Amino acid sequence: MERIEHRVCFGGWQNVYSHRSHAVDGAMRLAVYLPPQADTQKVPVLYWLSGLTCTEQNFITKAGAQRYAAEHGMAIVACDTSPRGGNVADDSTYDLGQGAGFYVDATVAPWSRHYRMYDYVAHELPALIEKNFPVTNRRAISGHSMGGHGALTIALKNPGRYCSVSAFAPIVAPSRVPWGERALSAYLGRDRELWRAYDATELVQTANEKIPLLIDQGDADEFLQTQLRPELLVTAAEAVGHPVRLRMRHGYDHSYYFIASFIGEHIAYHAKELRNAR
Ligand SMILES: N[C@@H](CCC(=O)N[C@@H](CSC=O)C(=O)NCC(=O)O)C(=O)O
Repeated sequence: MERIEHRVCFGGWQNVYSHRSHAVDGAMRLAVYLPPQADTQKVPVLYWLSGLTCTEQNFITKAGAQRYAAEHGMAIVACDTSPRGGNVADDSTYDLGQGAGFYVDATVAPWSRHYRMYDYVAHELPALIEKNFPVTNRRAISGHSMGGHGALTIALKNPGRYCSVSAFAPIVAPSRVPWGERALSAYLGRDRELWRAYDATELVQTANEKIPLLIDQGDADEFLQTQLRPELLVTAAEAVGHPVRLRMRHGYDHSYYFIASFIGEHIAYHAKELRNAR
């Protein structure tokens, strides 16, 4: 891993690395915040997944999460949203290709060559982080929009791997909204049966671990009715007795101003769950 940024932040370190990923078969950038407590002990980790158009920079420069991570003694890992580079397939629109990996393992060419963000986040990243940093194997996962979809699906697909999961304005039913339909048909093909493996509203119906789902959603979010539709997940979860908490936040839109307003509450939630995990 090559360190390309190194800054003191709330008594800890905000670092950015470039590393070669086996999963995506190319270079990836990765932001790692280490709180001051990591100087003397191992700390748990929150994995953050960003949304469409983001890099590893959006969350670390806009959310203000480091202050709370330092308070609670938690590392935060924020990765990029897709493989990148001149040899990596792309599309001219913002919701497909580079910056829009959707946290799936693509099976259809040309995407299948590098777009393996599910494998990267669920497997490669925790192994890499736990080998190279002073962290425990207690993990939490969260994300925004496309990244909220990633956090929910990766937690639901990997029982026991995460102590807690939360999401800001997540895409909860990608099989039923335009952003998701476009990405899943490109990356996985037109057989909708195959999409179920990456759809939180489908996965929750058969999840054998009832990990509680915490969701914050702004009611002035411009994508609420068309792309996000959190009520679909709430209905599906309640039907099978899966714990879900949807908090509607009056007046908030889809931006990082919304995330910055509530990230402290999410980090406190994860810190408590990580502490209580056996
Ligand atoms: N219309 C925008 C769409 C991009 C956008 O809003 N991206 C969001 C995530 S949306 C779902 O995944 C985001 O986080 N943007 C980065 C930021 O710093 O705000 C466009 O055309 O770009």
